[in-house]
Amino acid sequence: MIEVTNLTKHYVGRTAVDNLSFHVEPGEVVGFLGPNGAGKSTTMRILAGYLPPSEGSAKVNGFDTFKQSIQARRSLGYMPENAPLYLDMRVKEYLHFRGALKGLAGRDLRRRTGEVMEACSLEDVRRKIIGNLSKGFRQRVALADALLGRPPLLILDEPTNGLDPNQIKQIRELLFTFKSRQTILLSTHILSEVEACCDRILLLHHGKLRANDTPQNLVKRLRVTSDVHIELSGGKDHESHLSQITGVRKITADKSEAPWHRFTLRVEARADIREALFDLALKQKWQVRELHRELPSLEDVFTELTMSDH
Ligand SMILES: Nc1ncnc2c1ncn2[C@@H]1O[C@H](COP(=O)(O)OP(=O)(O)OP(=O)(O)O)[C@@H](O)[C@H]1O
Repeated sequence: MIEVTNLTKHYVGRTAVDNLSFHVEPGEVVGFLGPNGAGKSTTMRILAGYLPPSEGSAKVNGFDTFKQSIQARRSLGYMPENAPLYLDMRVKEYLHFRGALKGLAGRDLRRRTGEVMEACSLEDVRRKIIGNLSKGFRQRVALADALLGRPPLLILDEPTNGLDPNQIKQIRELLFTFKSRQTILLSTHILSEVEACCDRILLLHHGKLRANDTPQNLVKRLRVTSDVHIELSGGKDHESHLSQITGVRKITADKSEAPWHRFTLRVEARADIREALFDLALKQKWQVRELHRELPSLEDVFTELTMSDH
């Protein structure tokens, strides 16, 4: 559905996308991640036909987004960052107007406008002026616009940007209803959104692809350490006993209420020391009221892959 090959985009004095190659298969929901300025919006704009590449190519549904721009654009619905809308138009009027621009007409245009308003829960506000809507509703109007032409591919650039937690949840639930029906490329800074919705992650840094895998595999492959928390009472010299366990790199004493002691043990990535900890507690006659391991999260993956400058 998307084929990006050696794509490069130079702006004056800056390379925003640097020799980028990736594929998105039909039906996949792919999260496009990266720190600010990584080149996500630039790549999405090239895919949506808004910008020409400097080098390389991008194809959507088999059509080159620059050389066969009209056919490529018919295959996708694009929701740009901070979705620009005509604020003095009413919701239904706007969608009608946009549908006509996308080549819909007559009964089909009316039916499709109704369908996208229903899909995006806009029926109650269909007569409202867009400029008077909350940001969450405006994002839904932009999403409805992207859906109008029944495109097989949706390209969504930070669809939940600037929304409050309830609105984010609503948009996420909406996207979830599109899953399995639609191919989606979604850029976002909200990692829980990616974990909830995406089959695969493309992680961009300085315009280059840093990772291309499922969220689960990325977390598994991560080289960072994990933390084990234990809260215990009784005995003494806890830290020196704990440091004897194989795989423990660092011990931190956390705040706790007497007579309890709380420690965080940083351990090597693949080591699971929980059984050894349990055995130690039995041997030392410690009472234990908490013991749990905290695995690396997608946030740790993001940090590890994007903190360096290379
Ligand atoms: N029209 C432009 N002219 C010059 N430089 C630009 C232009 N658009 C983007 N850039 C620069 O290109 C780089 C990539 O920007 P881009 O907007 O693609 O990143 P992004 O990953 O989408 O970031 P964000 O998460 O902040 O939206 C940035 O350094 C940005 O300043």
